[in-house]
Amino acid sequence: MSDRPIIELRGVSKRFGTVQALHRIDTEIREGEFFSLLGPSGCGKTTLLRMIAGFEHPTEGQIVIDGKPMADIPPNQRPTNMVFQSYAIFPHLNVAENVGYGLKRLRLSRADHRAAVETALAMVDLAGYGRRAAHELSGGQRQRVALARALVMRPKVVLLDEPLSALDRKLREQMQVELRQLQQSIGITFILVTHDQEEALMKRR
Ligand SMILES: Nc1ncnc2c1ncn2[C@@H]1O[C@H](COP(=O)(O)OP(=O)(O)OP(=O)(O)O)[C@@H](O)[C@H]1O
Repeated sequence: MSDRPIIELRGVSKRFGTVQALHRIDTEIREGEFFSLLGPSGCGKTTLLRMIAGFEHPTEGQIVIDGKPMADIPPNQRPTNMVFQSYAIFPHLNVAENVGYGLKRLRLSRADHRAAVETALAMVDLAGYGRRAAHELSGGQRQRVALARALVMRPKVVLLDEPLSALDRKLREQMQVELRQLQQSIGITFILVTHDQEEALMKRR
């Protein structure tokens, strides 16, 4: 982990009508950090994550990503990528098609596209699974496909909104460790939203 901030929140507030979802948040998230947003339901975790993703805009304050104000970064150049709460993988596509889905808009050559998908699958320990149908995967494998789909875009920051909530307890505990190990080996900043204290505090192994 470096000392360089990759995300800076400067006095960030968000109001939805009369609801003050967030009030003057100031924090820095460093490059390579595993940053957990922990808190009870309704405290504004998802709202903050969605603002870092650029899906929502602060009512007040500023978000700086990799030294640039968010407002100055065109949406298709944001160095963030989100892994959604549900698996959000397409059951009618195979693993490689799922992982390569977002890449299509970059119009890479066939060889580059294939190589990028293979690299992302290898990062999540699913090398060789490209031709598997998505519905043939276990819960943990689906979760890793969802992560590979974010990683294939080579983001500087991966945003995870309760990524493990759909898994049963045993698998969730196993994936908590796996996620941490993956983040360590890949070295990209992860920002994770959770209401589970254990998940937020998961130890390095
Ligand atoms: N689009 C919206 N319009 C109006 N109010 C909203 C909107 N999105 C969120 N809120 C309100 O903002 C507050 C924070 O919501 P948010 O979803 O960020 O909480 P959370 O901490 O992620 O909760 P949970 O753990 O239940 O997902 C809540 O009071 C919520 O009702």
